[in-house]
Amino acid sequence: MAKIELENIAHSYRAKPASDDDFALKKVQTVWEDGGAYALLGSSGCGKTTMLNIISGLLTPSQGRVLFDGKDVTKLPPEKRNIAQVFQFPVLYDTMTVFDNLAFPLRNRKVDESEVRSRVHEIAEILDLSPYLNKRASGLAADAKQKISLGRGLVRKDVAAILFDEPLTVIDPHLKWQLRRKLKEIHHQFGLTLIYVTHDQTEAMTFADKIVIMYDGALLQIGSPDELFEDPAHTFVGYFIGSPGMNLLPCKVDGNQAVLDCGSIPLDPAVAARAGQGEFQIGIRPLYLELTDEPRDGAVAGRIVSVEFEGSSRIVTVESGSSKLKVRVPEGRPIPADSCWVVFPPRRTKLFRDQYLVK
Ligand SMILES: Nc1ncnc2c1ncn2[C@@H]1O[C@H](COP(=O)(O)OP(=O)(O)OP(=O)(O)O)[C@@H](O)[C@H]1O
Repeated sequence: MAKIELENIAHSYRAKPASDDDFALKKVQTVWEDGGAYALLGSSGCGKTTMLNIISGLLTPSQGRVLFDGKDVTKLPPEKRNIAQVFQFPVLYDTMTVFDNLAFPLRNRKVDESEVRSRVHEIAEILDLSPYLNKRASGLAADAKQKISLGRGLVRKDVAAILFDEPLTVIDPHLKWQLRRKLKEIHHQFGLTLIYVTHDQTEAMTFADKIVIMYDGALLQIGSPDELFEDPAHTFVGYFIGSPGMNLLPCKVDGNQAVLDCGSIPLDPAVAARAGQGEFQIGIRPLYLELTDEPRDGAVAGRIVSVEFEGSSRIVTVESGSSKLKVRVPEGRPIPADSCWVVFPPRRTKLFRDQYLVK
């Protein structure tokens, strides 16, 4: 297993990049701890696959160094890096049996045949592939094929990390959770460094200890699901994580108050003191807003425009000034009929300056 460091990595697919916009990946500096389970999350085109391919060696970065346990591997090809990669579509030898597919990476490295046999049986058992070992890979369903791809990575004892690029895309929804659970089990059992690319936040949250949020070629934040929910470092993280995402409203800061176009609300004084200069927004999770039918100090007036049921709570949309606020109201709490007041608890109200959280 390995600790993986990206040292000032940047990548452009253009031969002569002229500006920052020409870079698919912009100055990334990060460490992936040995044995960590990471999800790389971000919308389409933000650079996730580029980053993964730089780690695996499929791509040489335009700038910077890749270090595995302190050793510079930037120029090494994938086969010299002891990395296993599982792609969106299973990469298998269709005409070979499942056994031979699993054995391939070991035989390729001239591992003794008795060791090959014992290792293949061990991995097949873990992945529930034992009944299929003598079958041809071509006849199997997509989830079994994807397990074989994974198994080909796991059979090698020297594998440093396993990289997954949206591996569940071709899997039926009802089988996805089984495979995800299997991945978690394997992570615990083997203590492998796992990096998993997805644009699905539920998948990221159930799989990873740490989620890495990418946006427009930059790495915005690394944190546990809880940290990303409670303290998003950037408005994109606030909006992208959570369903519905964080409410974000432009404001000015005046003393300890955020001045919105629908009224003023109190800020945490310690945060207000660090506001500085720039364009401000406040952000608050739908879960933390409160609705009342009576005016209150520090609350803003609004009008309820819709109520949607979501599990045991309701998502209420409130129009206030030029903004539409989403409020999550737990079961049993009353919802005002039409006009209402929206309360912003200061402890839960985040202030962003030029899109970044004021801490
Ligand atoms: N081989 C390539 N040549 C030129 N540009 C590329 C190439 N591969 C990716 N790009 C561009 O680099 C940027 C990042 O792409 P990348 O595939 O890394 O993003 P992604 O986050 O993995 O996207 P997706 O979720 O859609 O797979 C995009 O603008 C993409 O168009």
